[in-house]
Amino acid sequence: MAIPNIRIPSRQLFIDGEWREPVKKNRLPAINPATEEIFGDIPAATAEDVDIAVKAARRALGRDDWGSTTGAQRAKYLRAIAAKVLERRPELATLETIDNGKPWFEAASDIDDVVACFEYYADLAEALDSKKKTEVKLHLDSFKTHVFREPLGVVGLITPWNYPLLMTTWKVAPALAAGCAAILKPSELASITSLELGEICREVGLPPGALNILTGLGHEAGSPLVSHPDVDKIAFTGSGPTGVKIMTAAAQLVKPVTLELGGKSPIVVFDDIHDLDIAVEWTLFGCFWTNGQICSATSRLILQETIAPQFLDRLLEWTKNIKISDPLEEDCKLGPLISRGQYEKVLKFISTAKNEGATILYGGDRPQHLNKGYYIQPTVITDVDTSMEIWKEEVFGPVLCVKTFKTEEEAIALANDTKYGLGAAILSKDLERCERFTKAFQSGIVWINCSQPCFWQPPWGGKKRSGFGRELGEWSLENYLNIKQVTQYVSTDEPWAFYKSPSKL
Ligand SMILES: NC(=O)c1ccc[n+]([C@@H]2O[C@H](COP(=O)([O-])OP(=O)(O)OC[C@H]3O[C@@H](n4cnc5c(N)ncnc54)[C@H](O)[C@@H]3O)[C@@H](O)[C@H]2O)c1
Ligand SMILES: C[N+](C)(C)CCCC=O
Ligand code: NA
Repeated sequence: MAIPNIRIPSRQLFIDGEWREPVKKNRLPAINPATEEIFGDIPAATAEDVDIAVKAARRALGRDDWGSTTGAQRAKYLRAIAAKVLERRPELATLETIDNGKPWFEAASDIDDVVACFEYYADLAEALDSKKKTEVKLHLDSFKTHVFREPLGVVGLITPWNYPLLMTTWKVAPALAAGCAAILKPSELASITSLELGEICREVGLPPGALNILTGLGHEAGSPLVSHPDVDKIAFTGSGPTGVKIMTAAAQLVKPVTLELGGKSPIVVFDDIHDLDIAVEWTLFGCFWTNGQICSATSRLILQETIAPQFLDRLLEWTKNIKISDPLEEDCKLGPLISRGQYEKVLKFISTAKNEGATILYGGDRPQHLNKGYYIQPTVITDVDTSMEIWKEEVFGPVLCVKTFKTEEEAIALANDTKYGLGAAILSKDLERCERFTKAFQSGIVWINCSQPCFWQPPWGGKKRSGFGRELGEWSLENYLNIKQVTQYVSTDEPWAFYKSPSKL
């Protein structure tokens, strides 16, 4: 498919079903990381806009056109959104590539996931109608108890830049399916496609206030959303330090949060892999896909000593073969990092690893053929010690560090030697061993003989410092529902007889 030439839309904040200029009229530049050029701008919301949006969301919940909808009615909106996203697929993929730097074909595949996700939550919204009220059997006949699953209320959704529209969808689709009214705050580094979702909602006639989209900086737009007293919940995906700030601020109001944070996930490779090339490719994909900016990247390769030399030789051959180019080029496999800040941060991780005694086996610098853009070569680091920063900290760039092991016990200990717990992968022909590792991995996701494939039906999320709560599947719907217990006394002609009845004169 030819990559389309497109017009860059200029939008305002999406509040109460319409485009509104921010109260303070500020805008932020949108930067293309492949060229370092400003290609557009986005509105910068502040606390004043947050307050207007929260009021619009609360009104939506009180109005019949949103607050009294059935799941089946909401499903129609979700399917209409999916259809419009699909209609605009090539254009949205191009916008995402220009804004984020990921290869165009990855962006297009993310848009396919966005469509599938809206459709999937449309199905779950419909199914919710029959599960809205369920009876809980009691041991007494004099009472009847029902459990109602109702929308949680006004929810704040704060998302990162690495999968801009997809991370937005992972939150918006279930929140709307559940019947909540939402305020989305996408990352200031890649907000363009999330703003287009506003236009799509307007076109499909989503009731005003059901979804509001506030772009802007974290401390100016995100922070007031978290501490707003009329926001019932915050669902956050982003870095650990921001997660801590959000949890701390939300705690002041006893506001529930779900946190999808970072990781330093292991990939354990045994010498009994099915095929050397297949195992090498999964190892590369696990770390270098999406320009290495994946929360679940399996960025610690834990390799059985017996195959280490031949595995690493082959891995380098494959790595040299990765095409690094402008992400709009059709066969690009590695584009630039998101920003100058991220580029400098990743180079610093590499130089610290070198200073701490590790070996840069491949890469470690910007590719020589690209003198503009935030590009870094795919990098492989060996002679790594478990005390080194490169072993312990999330890089969020195309950097793979390698450690070898002799025994299964040693491999498990190395895999779990991290404060994070998002993903973990094992490559081995021995399925009983894979089973043992599945149990032993301290993570929310396990991949066997692969790394990274993600579908919308199973749950997604981590443990330890990778956060808590689950997105995707039915689990995500639960994030946006209030469980209400309703207990009725049915033996109304029988006194309760707890107090002594006063005599009737
Ligand atoms: N676990 C997952 O599913 C998952 C998915 C994607 C990204 N991530 C993680 O996200 C990180 C990269 O994303 P990022 O750089 O956009 O993260 P970030 O924490 O810098 O920003 C995430 C979002 O939080 C907002 N924000 C920043 N400060 C805030 C504050 N004080 N209050 C409220 N909101 C605030 C930002 O504007 C942005 O919208 C990585 O650590 C990565 O692992 C995790
Ligand atoms: C599963 N995906 C598509 C890699 C998205 C993961 C979100 C974290 O970066
Ligand atoms: Na950008």
